[in-house]
Amino acid sequence: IAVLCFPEFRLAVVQLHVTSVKADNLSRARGLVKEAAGRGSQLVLLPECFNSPYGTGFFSQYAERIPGESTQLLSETAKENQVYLVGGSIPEEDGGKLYNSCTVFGPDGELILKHRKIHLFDIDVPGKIRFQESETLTPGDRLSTFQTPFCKVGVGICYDMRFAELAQLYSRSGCQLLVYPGAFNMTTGPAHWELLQRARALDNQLYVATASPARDEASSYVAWGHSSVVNPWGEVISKAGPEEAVIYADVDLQYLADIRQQIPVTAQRRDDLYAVTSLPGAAS
Ligand SMILES: O=C(O)CCC(=O)C(=O)O
Repeated sequence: IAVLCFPEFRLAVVQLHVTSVKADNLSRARGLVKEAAGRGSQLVLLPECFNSPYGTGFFSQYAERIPGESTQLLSETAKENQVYLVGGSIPEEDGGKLYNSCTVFGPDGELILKHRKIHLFDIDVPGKIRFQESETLTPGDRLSTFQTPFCKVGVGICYDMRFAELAQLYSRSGCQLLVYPGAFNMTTGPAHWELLQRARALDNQLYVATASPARDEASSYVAWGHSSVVNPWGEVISKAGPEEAVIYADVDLQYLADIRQQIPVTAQRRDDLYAVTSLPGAAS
């Protein structure tokens, strides 16, 4: 029996310019995914809150059930272009509660995963930024991974990236790529956005990809932009500026295996001294 092996595949990140017009966000997302697929991408990533402006005042107005208008479009777009589509996130309404939810569709258009952001973005940096997602959102309670013919992928949304344990659990479950749709801001963006991605990639010796909305100085929440892909050596191999763009990276799983062999921290971990474990009910 021939064993199919895909040591390399192309990833695209769509840094969409998100506006207050949902239909416009959806149609431009569709067009940019098509562009990415046309350039050979097999997995495409959209930003956090790609169908709605980001802000607690917008979530209920733009929220949808899943399935709904936006996820129907994602399903069709994945199928039309024969790609794995990580649909950024949308405000989801379910049972009277709101979630920040990422859906993933396969090349056949089937929904293969829904990740509800598990760490809500509640911070207060005096004089800079106060944001309380928990004023309107409910956190998810499950870890989220999915399989592709290329590799296993772990999913987090934005603030989820600050939690090293989540990335470590994904890595230990066999993920070789972590994707984080995110919308950092003009305070934490320059300080932490790239550092966190490189940290998660280096800690776990895997690829990390992030997708931000493009920066819009006129919006109430100004996203940092700079969607990126980082390799298992901790290097940024692809990075957008602040404006709308599609960026590309070739994920090389042989390179990942080489790094893990050269610096074998995984095998050197002292499991007899410490452990990071998920608890019953948390697994995807
Ligand atoms: O962690 C941060 O600094 C930003 C997080 C964020 O914007 C989010 O979770 O949506």
